[in-house]
Amino acid sequence: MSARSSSTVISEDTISEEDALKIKEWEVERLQDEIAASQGIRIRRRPPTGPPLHYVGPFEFQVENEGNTPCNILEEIIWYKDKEVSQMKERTPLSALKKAISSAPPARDFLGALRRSYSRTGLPGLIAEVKKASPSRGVLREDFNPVEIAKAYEKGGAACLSVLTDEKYFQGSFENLEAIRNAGVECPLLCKEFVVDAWQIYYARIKGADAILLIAAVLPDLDIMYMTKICKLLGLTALVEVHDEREMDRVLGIDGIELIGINNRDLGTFKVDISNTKNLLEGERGKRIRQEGIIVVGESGLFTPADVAYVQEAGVKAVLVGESLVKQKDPAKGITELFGEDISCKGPSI
Ligand SMILES: O=P(O)(O)OC[C@@H](O)[C@@H](O)c1c[nH]c2ccccc12
Repeated sequence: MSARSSSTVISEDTISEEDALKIKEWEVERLQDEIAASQGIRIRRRPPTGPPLHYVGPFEFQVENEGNTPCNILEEIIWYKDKEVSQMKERTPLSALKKAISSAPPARDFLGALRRSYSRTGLPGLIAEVKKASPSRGVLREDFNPVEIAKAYEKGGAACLSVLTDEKYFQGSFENLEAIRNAGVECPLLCKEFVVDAWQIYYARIKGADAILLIAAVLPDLDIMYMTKICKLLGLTALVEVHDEREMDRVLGIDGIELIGINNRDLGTFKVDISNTKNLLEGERGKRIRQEGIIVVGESGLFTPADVAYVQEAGVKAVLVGESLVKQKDPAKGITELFGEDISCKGPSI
């Protein structure tokens, strides 16, 4: 904390318009943080800047470095993403994206593909993830060819694919998403991003996404509502990800949610526990999900047919799998091993 005394006494009329705007912005940010905190969200969207200099009157106190260190890896990722997106928005404003959207390839039916796969195989529809690295596991595959991996997944019977687009922490890219889309892969594609701004949804659509991830640990209810509406408008499926009871209850309180992912990994601590899927689907919550026809995806930490059977038993109709498949020399065979049977269209159907 630093304190500097100012020789001038700040009165209303010495505050410039620019300062007044900064003060307003700061107040709005604080209000947003308060709303998020009231919903149990611990992740702050950006590092706290402290009050603008002139806010505090004759003695200028500015908080430095207080709370300016991210509380965990998810918060670190979100703060970086916030800066990254601001820069991208400066280069390509939303108005330009809106114009480009009419020439984007039409969106494919992500939910339909999951449902069809489930009824064809009797097993959870597979969303296979094109994932080179992660902050918790490091590089998963050195010889990483996203298009080859995507084609192998499709051949092995994946219903949909998930493509990580975050560069800094997951070594993914939007080029990968575009390349997979342009290589003739027919599975609908999930853009696996850390969405903090609706701008990213338009951008993902232009790059060929059919679905996008929205993380409840990051986004307050109003943002989820607003962003799922934008997704519908653009023909994208929103996969809304939760990790605990509180997030699940918040998301179940929002109208129009069709697809919920239960992440078995805590994005703050990296701890993985597949019984999380079971716990969140028990009792009233599970009943409500069934009544409303919401499809649930079991996400992360699935390695064996027993893991898949366990989350299916808990009530999921889809699974999202990265590590255990991407590490296989032949990811198509990896799918057969993961399910304990050949789920490709050529395989024995039940
Ligand atoms: O590699 P795994 O353990 O099979 O997990 C895949 C996927 O669930 C995981 O990558 C994931 C789930 N939610 C996320 C949010 C952001 C980044 C990554 C993720």
